[in-house]
Amino acid sequence: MTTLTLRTGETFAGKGFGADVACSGEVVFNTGMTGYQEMMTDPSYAGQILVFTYPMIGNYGINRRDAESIKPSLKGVVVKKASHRPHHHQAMMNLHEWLTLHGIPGLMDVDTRMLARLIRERGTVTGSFGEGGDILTNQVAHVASEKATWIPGGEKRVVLLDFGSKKGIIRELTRRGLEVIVVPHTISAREIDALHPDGIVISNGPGDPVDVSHVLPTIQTLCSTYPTFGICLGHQLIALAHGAKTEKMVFGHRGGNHPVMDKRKNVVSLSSQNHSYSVVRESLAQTDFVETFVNVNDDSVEGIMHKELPVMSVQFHPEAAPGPVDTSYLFDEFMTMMVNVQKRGMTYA
Ligand SMILES: NC(=O)CC[C@H](N)C(=O)O
Repeated sequence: MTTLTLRTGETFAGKGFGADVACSGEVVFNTGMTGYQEMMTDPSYAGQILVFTYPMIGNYGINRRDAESIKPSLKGVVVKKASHRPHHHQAMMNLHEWLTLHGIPGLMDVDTRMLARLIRERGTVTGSFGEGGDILTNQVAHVASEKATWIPGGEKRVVLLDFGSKKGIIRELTRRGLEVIVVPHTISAREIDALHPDGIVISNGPGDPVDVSHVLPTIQTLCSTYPTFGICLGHQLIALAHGAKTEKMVFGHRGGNHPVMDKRKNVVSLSSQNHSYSVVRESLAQTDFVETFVNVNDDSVEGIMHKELPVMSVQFHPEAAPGPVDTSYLFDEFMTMMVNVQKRGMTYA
């Protein structure tokens, strides 16, 4: 018997599986029905304990293709039922084996929907299971790359400022024939200039965006020089770099069916999401940004765009992985931004 204990005192007894180690972290829940491998390898979960509300996890196993990063950076997983006998032709191992391999503990036989309801009512809390385990701080430093990586491609070159990027973002860029240079988030704007990019993408990443405030001057310079597209943490950082504010949400958005309205088109799309923070609408008033997307469920800000410069960002995940691909058109918009700037001969900056 292993027990998940929340900082607020509630306990959830279950059975340990995966690695036999203790863990502590922020307890968050994802409501997606599929895509557990992508979720567990999304670097934005670094330091968190992930609760799956879908009742059976592991039924199609772990495969070679679905990882969003090389190794998981979350602290632990909590499931209702873990499938130990996956059934899929691509399955290489089961959930228990994979968690054990990566030193991550799991807890099963927990009423994860009850746990999710509690988190929804009380707000996100930290928790732990097993004896000991530290809460991770400075999460970006644990998952962001320290060296640049060059992914050769076509004519246009994108520099991806990496705070713990998902593979899906790189895939969507290379799929459009772009050359991608992934750079550490600590790089200077001058060093990026030396790479002669056609556009900049600012990645997703874990933790509070305010924790990486040291990059804001670089982001501001990049936005005033190149077509720029920010995703999730990247969106929050673009907002902060221009004087807007972010705040922690009560329990965040994690799942594959979050409806977002594109206010420019009056069209609602379903989106993949994984975040705890959001941009404060009122704080946008003093910036040169307008709101482009809004969450249909809770009215939170889901996207912004600069009034003049080719700079846009979204809180959700247009690269999906896991989740619906309905908003992948945003990568095409980013391509158009880069083409238009070249046509105009980089008249701004
Ligand atoms: N997926 C992300 O990039 C998450 C952004 C940020 N860490 C948040 O939780 O809000």
